[in-house]
Amino acid sequence: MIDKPIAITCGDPAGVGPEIVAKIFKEHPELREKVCPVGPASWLSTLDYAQAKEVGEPGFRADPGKPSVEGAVVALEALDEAAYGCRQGRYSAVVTGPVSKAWMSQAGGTWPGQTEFFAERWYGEPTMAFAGGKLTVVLATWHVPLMEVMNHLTRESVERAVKNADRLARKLGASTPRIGVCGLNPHAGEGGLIGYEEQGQLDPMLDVLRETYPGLSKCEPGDTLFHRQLQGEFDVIIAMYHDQGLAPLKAVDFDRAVNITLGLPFVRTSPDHGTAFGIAGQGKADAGSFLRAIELAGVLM
Ligand SMILES: N[C@H](C(=O)O)[C@H](O)COP(=O)(O)O
Repeated sequence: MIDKPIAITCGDPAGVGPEIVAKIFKEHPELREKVCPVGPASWLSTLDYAQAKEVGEPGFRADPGKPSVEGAVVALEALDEAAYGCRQGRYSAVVTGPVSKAWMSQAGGTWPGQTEFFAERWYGEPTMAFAGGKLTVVLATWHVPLMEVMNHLTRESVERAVKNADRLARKLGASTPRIGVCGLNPHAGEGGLIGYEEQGQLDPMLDVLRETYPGLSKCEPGDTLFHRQLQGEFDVIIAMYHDQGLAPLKAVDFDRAVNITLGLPFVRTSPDHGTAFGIAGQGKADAGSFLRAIELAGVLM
């Protein structure tokens, strides 16, 4: 029995999260002493887990594939319990089940994602990252409109991305992390022909950071950098914006990748898939990413 279990939130109770967790617990009884499921009583009773935390109205019962505001409220309460429980010292980390951002907003959630929720609850500046498959990717910006990306690529945010990329790569086994950085523009600006952000702002920042992180590249063309990681040239890639990093990641690692929130006082991981309401309750959902999210939370703590 470890001191503090990892909280596992149910996610949207009408999505695939609850059935995936049930499947994992059945197939991996060794997790029993390491994790604490957080969700509605009707779900917890099916898990037969001594260590569990009930949230929501006692009579709540989800209808798989049929999301509701009541279900989104339960998902929010599970997140609240997990975040608060970490701060109280009851949980060591959190693995979150998939939620619907649209339904969460109908239930009063104001965050673009769970990453921002935990940043608010744990008072920190997060970095979004993905690992667990063939690619390891850190995002310098994520839920911001493309037109505003450059405004968010400040000295502070770029340094935060580099620092967390270095930490992640070390936790995953690299002793001197080789960090590849995508340029913002096609061909990383092509020497100024296709944009000046690399020459004018980003490369000078990276030159300073390289004194602390010797394996840090300059801005490299984003269209080939992920291929170069697959060839073994880099331990981790920093993408400048959401789709630059997540399009290649989801092309090669869709069922394996784990979403990781770095830089906060506690580790939070999540499977990198959504609620999949269309197949919820049918036993079709793949449990690989969720299981890897639980395993990675243990590695990254
Ligand atoms: N940006 C992620 C993705 O596209 O996979 C995901 O939406 C993150 O959501 P959370 O902040 O809820 O982890």
